[in-house]
Amino acid sequence: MKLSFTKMHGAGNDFVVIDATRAPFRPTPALLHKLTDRRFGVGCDQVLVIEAPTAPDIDFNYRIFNADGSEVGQCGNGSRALARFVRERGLSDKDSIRVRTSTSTLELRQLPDGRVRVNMGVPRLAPAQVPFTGAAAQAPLYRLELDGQPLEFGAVSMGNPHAVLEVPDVDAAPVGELGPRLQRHRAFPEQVNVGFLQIQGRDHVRLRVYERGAGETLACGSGACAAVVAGRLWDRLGEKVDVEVRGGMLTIEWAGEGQPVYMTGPAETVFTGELEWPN
Ligand SMILES: N[C@H](CCC[C@H](N)C(=O)O)C(=O)O
Repeated sequence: MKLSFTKMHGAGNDFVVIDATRAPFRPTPALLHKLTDRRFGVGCDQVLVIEAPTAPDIDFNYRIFNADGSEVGQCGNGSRALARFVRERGLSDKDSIRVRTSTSTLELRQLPDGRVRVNMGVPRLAPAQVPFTGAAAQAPLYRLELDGQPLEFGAVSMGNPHAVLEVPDVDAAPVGELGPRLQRHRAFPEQVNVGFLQIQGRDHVRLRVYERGAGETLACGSGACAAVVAGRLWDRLGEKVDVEVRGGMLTIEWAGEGQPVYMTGPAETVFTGELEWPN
């Protein structure tokens, strides 16, 4: 069979996008590997599958698969790419659409300057919602021992789990060493995305994220949201924060507990392609 796909990215976090609005797409582990592997396949951080809505107040459903094939319920950068995709393919002419994943309902708005603004929903802060089962020292700053090393971090769910560690310099942060070890720590029963946050002011931070199921990416939209939520809970950040990531800049807004987080940033189509794949 011929499988059409679109290669996209949001601030360097890259995606293979499949239009399954007219015919179901059931990705097997082998096909997901072909789509995500950067040597033996197309290559991406996540595969996004756009589906027809399953509820009257929803425009599209969408499924998210990490590079390791795991299916998850949130992808901030991917949501912006989805908004661009449906517009470019004429699947919707609305400026604002509502989409549903397995864990979240999101509102995506096309802005006149070409960026996309996403209502990422209300962050979930209780440890059980992250989920995080470690000894919660004093929320919103948690502690655990990792190979004898005491770690302090914030823990936030944006519909997917995030741990946020403050570091003095993201460029020198032990992302490759500490990221995978914390990602798989037993205190995170669903594993965790690990953010390394450098606070430069109340309205500007730098962030690197070691993502669950993908490793370090050039940007993590839900990770940027989680980092600003954690920073605000530590009373270190204002309501509107520019988050500098390796692939570009995201703007995150959060008015405080019980309020939704808004993320604004770019989305680009790189190319479309076709893949021959046995039925
Ligand atoms: N690795 C994440 C999914 C992708 C999130 C990220 N690409 C974003 O933009 O939010 C997880 O396993 O929860």
